Amino acid sequence: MISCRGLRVDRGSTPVLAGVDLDVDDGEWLAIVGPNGAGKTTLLHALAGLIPASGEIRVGDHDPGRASRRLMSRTVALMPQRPVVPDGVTVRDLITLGRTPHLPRFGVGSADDRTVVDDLVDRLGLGALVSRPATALSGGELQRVVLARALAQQPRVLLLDEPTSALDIGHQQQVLDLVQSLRISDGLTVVAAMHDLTLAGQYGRRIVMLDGGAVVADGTPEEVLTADRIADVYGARVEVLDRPGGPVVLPLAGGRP
Ligand SMILES: Nc1ncnc2c1ncn2[C@@H]1O[C@H](COP(=O)(O)OP(=O)(O)OP(=O)(O)O)[C@@H](O)[C@H]1O
Repeated sequence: MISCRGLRVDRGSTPVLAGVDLDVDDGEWLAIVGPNGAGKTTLLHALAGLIPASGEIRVGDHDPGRASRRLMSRTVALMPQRPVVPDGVTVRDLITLGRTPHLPRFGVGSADDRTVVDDLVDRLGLGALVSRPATALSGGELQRVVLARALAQQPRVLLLDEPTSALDIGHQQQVLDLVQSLRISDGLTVVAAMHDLTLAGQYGRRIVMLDGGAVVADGTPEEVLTADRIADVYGARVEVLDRPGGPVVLPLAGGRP
């Protein structure tokens, strides 16, 4: 579903992604991890065709740098790390914006479009919020609304940029379980940048670790999430516990004086 060879993104004279090779199968959940500034958001934006990138990039049947915005929006949906919310729109309006790539040009939404939105409102427990101004939501409420907007696009590929950073532990599981169920039922391909390494390994059965714009590890959670690698790449002290659902990464506090 996704194939990149030598994907490179420069910001000024600095390479932010320096030749990334990546393949993601149809229906796979790939977790992207790596320290701040490693290039995770840049990679997702390049896959969505939002920024210029060089190298060979295919997403679905398209080159994100050349395909039309409308075509890319029917193939790929991005849940951004920092959503921009226009003034004066309700939660329902914001989610409905996700239907735009499916509407006829200059057309209005059909009953089917409303059904898609209603279903997502229901599945994400957003019923009490639909009439609220989207600018008046808490960070976690907005994160769920923005996921609903991305899912309303009914994409083949869902790119998630820190999808649970503002969510409490219950909503983290609700949101990730919903995405998992859509992956299994509809064959959705998921690429999720995540800082929580335990969640990354529980949902992504494959993890790519970036550092300094390059892939430094690619494999199963058990292969990638070792205490030594996390110490090397993140400079973090952790203990990794082997558990049936995937490795659990526990941060260890430094010694007390
Ligand atoms: N528009 C820009 N101009 C210059 N540098 C940029 C720009 N956007 C990103 N960068 C730099 O590119 C590098 C990678 O940024 P990116 O946002 O992809 O990292 P990330 O892995 O998603 O980080 P984080 O975990 O902090 O969200 C960073 O050093 C960042 O400062």
